[in-house]
Amino acid sequence: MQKIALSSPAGALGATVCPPRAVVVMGVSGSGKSTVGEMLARRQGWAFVEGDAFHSEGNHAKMRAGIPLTDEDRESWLEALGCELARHAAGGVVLSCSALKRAYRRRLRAHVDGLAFIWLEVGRDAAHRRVAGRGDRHFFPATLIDSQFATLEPPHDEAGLLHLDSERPLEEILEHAAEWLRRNPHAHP
Ligand SMILES: Nc1ncnc2c1ncn2[C@@H]1O[C@H](COP(=O)(O)OP(=O)(O)OP(=O)(O)O)[C@@H](O)[C@H]1O
Ligand SMILES: O=C(O)[C@H](O)[C@@H](O)[C@H](O)[C@H](O)CO
Repeated sequence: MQKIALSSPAGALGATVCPPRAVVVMGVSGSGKSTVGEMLARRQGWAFVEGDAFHSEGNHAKMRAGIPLTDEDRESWLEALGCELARHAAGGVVLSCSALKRAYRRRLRAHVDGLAFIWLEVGRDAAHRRVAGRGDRHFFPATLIDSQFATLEPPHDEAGLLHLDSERPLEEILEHAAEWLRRNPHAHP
């Protein structure tokens, strides 16, 4: 596993802490990960990695059929995403990834020190409305929304986290995210 450090340890040799250059936009389906992630990457001039593009054909088929993924289904997917983060981190990268469980986030963090997470929290009704509104344009069915909420372990007390209300206007979300990345308020390991 390739692991790279993004930040200098605070205080070491009097070095200043660099802003994180790798961030995961996380949340349940319909929270706006892809939309916000892509726009944020463009704004930062960073690479954008669409997590859904790394699901196996088997995972896609399961979701399309309305069957929730298991921990096992997500294992190699998360590993591939961790490698993508590490590959792009030097130049800056935004990844859109549900990252629903604490263990999944730990797995991604293992690839990049100081990895930041932006959690887009969305209400169940809004998630349903948004996903149903995408219709056949997207493989993920609205019937899976409840399982996404059942699986989500909210990252409240985790390091390097920005928690945003996904039902605010996109421009406001982007503004907050960019400002947070600039200030780097969280403690790096
Ligand atoms: N802040 C927002 N305000 C209004 N609509 C939004 C907002 N964020 C996202 N949307 C809309 O919600 C829908 C779902 O967004 P998006 O596909 O980015 O979510 P997602 O979390 O990536 O979902 P999935 O994981 O299922 O791919 C899209 O139609 C998008 O335009
Ligand atoms: O962990 C998961 O269950 C999956 O990543 C889902 O979140 C979907 O891929 C996504 O929501 C559809 O775009």
